[in-house]
Amino acid sequence: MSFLSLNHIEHYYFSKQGYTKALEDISFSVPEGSFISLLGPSGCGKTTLLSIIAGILQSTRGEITLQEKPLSASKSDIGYMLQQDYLFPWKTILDNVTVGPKVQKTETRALKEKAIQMLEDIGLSKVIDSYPQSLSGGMRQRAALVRTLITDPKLLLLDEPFSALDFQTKLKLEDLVSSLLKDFNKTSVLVTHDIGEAIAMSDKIYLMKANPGKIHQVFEVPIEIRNLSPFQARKHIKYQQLFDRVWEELNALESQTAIR
Ligand SMILES: Nc1ncnc2c1ncn2[C@@H]1O[C@H](COP(=O)(O)OP(=O)(O)OP(=O)(O)O)[C@@H](O)[C@H]1O
Repeated sequence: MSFLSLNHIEHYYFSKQGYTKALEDISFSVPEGSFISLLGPSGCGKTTLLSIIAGILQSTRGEITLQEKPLSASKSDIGYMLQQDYLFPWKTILDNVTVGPKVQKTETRALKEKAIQMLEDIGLSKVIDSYPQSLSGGMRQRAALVRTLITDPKLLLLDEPFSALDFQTKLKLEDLVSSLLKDFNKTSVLVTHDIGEAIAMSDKIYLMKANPGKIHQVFEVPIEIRNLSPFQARKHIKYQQLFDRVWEELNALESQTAIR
């Protein structure tokens, strides 16, 4: 059974000046518990596609199913991790991570205890009652991750969640996120500009091309890399080989985009 399924997704943006065909005939399936990345040159439609999967944008054509049901029936099963953490500055870290259940009036004592446990597990025990502005960028993103996972979403959408962090923090967070998602058997879709990150974290990479946005090539990440943490994966010879292949393809696509 396919967990997430995209069937012939097509999307147009209309304006007074005319229209842009942003996506053309995108179809793929994501098995439960797997991690895929969308990679591609600027303007190839990564954000548009992620917004459609998130249910924020309605595609012009095609359909998406989550566990065989139309996506519209499953919006609450989707969690997000974005480049900006969107933590509320006036709320403590604990209140920030439980804000979703609180708003939905589903917060229980057990859920609060789970939040505290998760914050402790992720190394934030000392800042549970602190406010976001006293935390580093990496700590804030860890809190944002707990906020995302606390509601136990079936599908996680990650939109460049590490791109605003310094390189060392980014590597540490990649490891942490990857191990947590594996532990919880989450299904995830990552949008990234970073080839290394895509290889180190994914089972499969969908390389997109622009004008109109479509899937250009699919790269399977070798099993030897998938069994390693992202940090360890980066040292593997197969990582370097795949990096070179993806780099060449992406470079070719970017020069095509630049010529237009
Ligand atoms: N609101 C909009 N109205 C009109 N055209 C849009 C809109 N949003 C995106 N587009 C166009 O749709 C195409 C895909 O854009 P999208 O932002 O999805 O690409 P992207 O791959 O996420 O780009 P980037 O990597 O630069 O963020 C581009 O040609 C873009 O100009």
